[in-house]
Amino acid sequence: MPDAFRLTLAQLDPKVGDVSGNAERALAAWAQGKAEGAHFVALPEMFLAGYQPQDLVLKPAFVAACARRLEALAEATADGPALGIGAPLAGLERIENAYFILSGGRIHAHVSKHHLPTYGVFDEKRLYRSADPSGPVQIGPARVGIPICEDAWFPDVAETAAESGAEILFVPNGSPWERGKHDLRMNLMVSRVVETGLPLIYLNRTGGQDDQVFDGGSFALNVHGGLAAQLPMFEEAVETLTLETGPEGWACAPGPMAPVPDTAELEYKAMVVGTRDYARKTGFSRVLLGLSGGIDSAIVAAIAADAFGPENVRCVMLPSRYTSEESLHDAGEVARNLGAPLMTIPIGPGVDVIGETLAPAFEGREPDVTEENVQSRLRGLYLMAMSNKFGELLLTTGNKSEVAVGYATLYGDMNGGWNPIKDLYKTEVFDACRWRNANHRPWMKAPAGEVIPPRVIDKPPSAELRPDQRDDDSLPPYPVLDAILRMLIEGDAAIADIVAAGHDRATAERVEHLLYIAEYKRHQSAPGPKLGAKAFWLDRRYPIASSWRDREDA
Ligand SMILES: Nc1ncnc2c1ncn2[C@@H]1O[C@H](COP(=O)(O)OP(=O)(O)OC[C@H]2O[C@@H]([n+]3cccc(C(=O)O)c3)[C@H](O)[C@@H]2O)[C@@H](O)[C@H]1O
Ligand SMILES: Nc1ncnc2c1ncn2[C@@H]1O[C@H](COP(=O)(O)OP(=O)(O)OP(=O)(O)O)[C@@H](O)[C@H]1O
Ligand SMILES: NC(=O)CC[C@H](N)C(=O)O
Repeated sequence: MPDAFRLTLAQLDPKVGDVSGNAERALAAWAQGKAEGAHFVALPEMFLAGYQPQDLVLKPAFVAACARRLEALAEATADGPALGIGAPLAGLERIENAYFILSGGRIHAHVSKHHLPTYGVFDEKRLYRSADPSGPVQIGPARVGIPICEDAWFPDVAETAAESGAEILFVPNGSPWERGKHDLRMNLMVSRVVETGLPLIYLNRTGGQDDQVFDGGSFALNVHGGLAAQLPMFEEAVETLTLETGPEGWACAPGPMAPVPDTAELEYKAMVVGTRDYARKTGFSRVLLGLSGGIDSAIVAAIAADAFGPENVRCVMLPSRYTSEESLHDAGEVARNLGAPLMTIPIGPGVDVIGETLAPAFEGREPDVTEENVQSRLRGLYLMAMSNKFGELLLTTGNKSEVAVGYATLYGDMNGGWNPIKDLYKTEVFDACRWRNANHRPWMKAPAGEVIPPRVIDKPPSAELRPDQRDDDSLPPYPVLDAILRMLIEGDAAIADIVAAGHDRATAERVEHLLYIAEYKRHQSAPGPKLGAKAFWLDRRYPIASSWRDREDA
């Protein structure tokens, strides 16, 4: 009879700061693992604190609360499998990002992270001390090497564990999703397996935390890189895997094989999960938005209806004298298709009163963008009044192209607590609408079918703040704008590179200017889910007052 090592993977969603709640979730997973005969029940990186805790771990009271809970968890799990859980470890001078193995009523062992990610959304060198790579920990019948997340992105920590006798690699993670991330992780983990000749179990958390959306997607790899188990993407799961000894050491028996959807589906799900969890974790179960009949508010309404159920999404049409019949009709159709309630609040009377009130002050001045912005601001005011009165979270609807160039009114349509499409370029908004119209999944709470009418997708985008206004009066056509923005933002390209790619120099320089000048707006903008490698906020940190422009004479 070969030896067996039973490992329960708790792919769960912790809440940052909810130390007692996270401990309860860990205990419930441990009880399930115990009932399933596990030797080891494992939770992800920093699960007890919630990930990322950011500067919370610099508060001694928070770290002490984690330590107390850890002791209590050790006592509560004395009689059964070992429990693995990530938590901060108070050191002599600096804390460590640690992973604890609780067994027999005490802290049996811990390992601390060596490679501290300090790029993109991560800032771990600012928070933690880097520990030396550790040897394996004996857990039940197996010696387990434990590289923590970033530690498994380089060969050295896994190599140290293997050289000092590890038989299995177990990698607890707090790895946020972005496009292409699943393949990237899989390739890196296969490299660790090939280098060490050991099987590897990868465990990641799920759920949204501010701008970051964690996809879970945990998996098991056998030696030679064969996939033995795949847990679902963006869903919680608690699964017990069995490893058995054989001629090549431990091997994971075939486990669950959840499908890994394509990028279009993962992207839409990240927006739904990020929106749902941001609201839930900040105390909202209902949301509202201004529904204009345009494409941006339509996709936001669909995401919200899929996240909260259409009955919990208040859509508000706020027509002005420039609002077309078509927009009124299209807004109605979107709300009807989704099954969401729609109300109408005309802004005309308020705009007139504001105009009359400001008339003496503005005497001798021609109407300009000021009057356009008053309309957007009045909508923002009415929507925030609704949010206050009904306790509904206001969703703001600016796509990444608009957020990039500041094509939105401060304290107007920028009002709102969360922006589901903040990291989706306008050209990607079209794709997301078409994808949602053609696809439906059980996790979507709104109806299937063509919820966004083709006319909403096909008409030329307009802010309708003056007669016959079109976005491309003020901005380059979106395919051109997005191509230049992608080169500037995701590609960090020089103007010369953009020109070499075939774009007009003056247009490239103007877009670059708009991007830099809009930094002040982004600093006052709502958060939204990160979908790509360079989401605005933590991935890209630029000065507000800055004169840099990429010119030949700079
Ligand atoms: N560096 C800085 N730091 C802090 N504050 C700064 C600032 N520079 C200007 N400001 C302030 O910001 C003000 C200008 O910003 P803001 O009032 O927003 O106005 P502004 O950016 O001039 O105009 C808004 C633009 O967005 C367009 N828009 C509006 C609404 C919806 C849509 C859409 O299609 O979705 C498009 C609209 O057509 C117009 O082109 C200044 O008057 C000043 O008060
Ligand atoms: N008539 C309106 N009724 C309700 N909300 C509106 C109205 N006009 C604008 N808004 C709100 O302000 C946001 C900015 O809309 P605007 O029409 O100015 O530009 P947009 O970026 O093209 O958005 P959309 O594609 O949703 O129209 C809208 O997404 C919507 O939330
Ligand atoms: N928690 C971490 O160490 C995260 C960094 C890691 N490279 C990831 O994104 O997967």
